[in-house]
Amino acid sequence: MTQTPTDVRPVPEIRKGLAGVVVDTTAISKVNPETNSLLYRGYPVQELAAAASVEEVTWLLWHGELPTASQLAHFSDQERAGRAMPDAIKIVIDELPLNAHPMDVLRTAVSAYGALDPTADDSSREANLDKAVGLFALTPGIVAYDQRRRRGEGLIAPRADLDFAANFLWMTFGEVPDEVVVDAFRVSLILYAEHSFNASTFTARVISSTLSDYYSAVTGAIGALKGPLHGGANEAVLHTFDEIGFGDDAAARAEDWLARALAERRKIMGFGHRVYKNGDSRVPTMYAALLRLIDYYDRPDVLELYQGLEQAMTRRKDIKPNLDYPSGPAYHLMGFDTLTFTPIFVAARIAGWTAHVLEQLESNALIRPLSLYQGPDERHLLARAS
Ligand SMILES: CC(=O)SCCNC(=O)CCNC(=O)[C@H](O)C(C)(C)COP(=O)(O)OP(=O)(O)OC[C@H]1O[C@@H](n2cnc3c(N)ncnc32)[C@H](O)[C@@H]1OP(=O)(O)O
Ligand SMILES: O=C([O-])CC(=O)C(=O)O
Repeated sequence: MTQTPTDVRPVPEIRKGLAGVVVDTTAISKVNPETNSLLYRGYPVQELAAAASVEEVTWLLWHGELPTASQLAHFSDQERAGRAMPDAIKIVIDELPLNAHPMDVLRTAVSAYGALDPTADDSSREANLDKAVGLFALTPGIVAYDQRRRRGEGLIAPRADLDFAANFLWMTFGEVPDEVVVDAFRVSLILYAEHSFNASTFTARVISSTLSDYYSAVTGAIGALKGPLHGGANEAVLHTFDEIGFGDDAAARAEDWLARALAERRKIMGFGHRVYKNGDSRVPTMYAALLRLIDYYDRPDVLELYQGLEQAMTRRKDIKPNLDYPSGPAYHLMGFDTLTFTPIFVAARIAGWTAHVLEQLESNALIRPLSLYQGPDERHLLARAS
């Protein structure tokens, strides 16, 4: 057989999963695995988690600077005005079965909300920011209502006297918990808000790169976040804890459970990370918040299980926890259903997704990589006939 010029071309290097591939620049966040640090627009995330509100961090991610007092007041007014659930969205949610996964409900509600927006296809920066404020304001209500309806409870109206984090809890539980709980929740939302070119953010950027609309980008990102290798891991951590079981001797049972799970070649949810190989920069801050919750709810058994599995994982695989590991039990202690954990992640990550959609559109290039064909050689239908 004669060799065509293509046969002698060097085989291109393939990086499965785009691991280690730098595809673009960003000014939104810097994930630094060498120093185990994470900066949002230059600010260490730990400093923001200690002193900023979710609204301030969201503004920072979208605009590049922290808001002035009047910018924050204006943004908060807009956000508080957009919290109530439109009737049309409630009707869509009510049509969905109670056993639909909350991520599917949220994805459907966001898509429906986009279809109801007559300006959906206006992708100017101003229009996209307006849409982002609307979705950021509405999402907690969708997440809260979906959990409530599964519990046989009704929709709760938002409270304009509460900030984003406290109102989220109010709309979910019909009461505002003590400050220690609200604060742990606020910390988790800030830590979840942004993480550079992770799979869901990259999905949003791919969709935006075709000049599709903002809601399509967020709807696609929700789909990407659902998977247990990404955001779905916070839910999966609680499934693991339930399999092991809370209560006495949790550490010993965690050790046995891990030995079996690894023998079955299972991935242990809440451990490992594509970028951080020596620990997730956000875990110490979320772990500290979890410790405060464990103390507040008087649940030392949760700590024993948490530490038992982490220590066993260190001994056997030397793989460190990611943010989903402390967040899962934190949301469990707060009283959220396990299935609600990943939708909470969505409510926080809308901040980051939006910032990336805006950045992508500022200097857009269609995202379209190549592949190396390995299917059959060229063949022809005529060969079948003869
Ligand atoms: C907020 C977030 O989205 S953070 C991520 C949340 N996801 C999870 O917690 C799911 C569990 N973790 C994982 O599946 C992985 O660590 C990922 C997907 C996060 C990262 O994966 P990658 O960067 O592709 O790492 P990769 O899969 O190559 O792992 C390297 C080795 O460590 C092992 N490993 C990595 N994470 C885990 C884990 N959680 N449990 C068991 N083994 C693991 C892999 O099996 C692989 O071993 P091998 O070389 O013997 O095959
Ligand atoms: O960065 C990633 O690959 C996953 C992610 O979104 C995060 O850790 O917050």
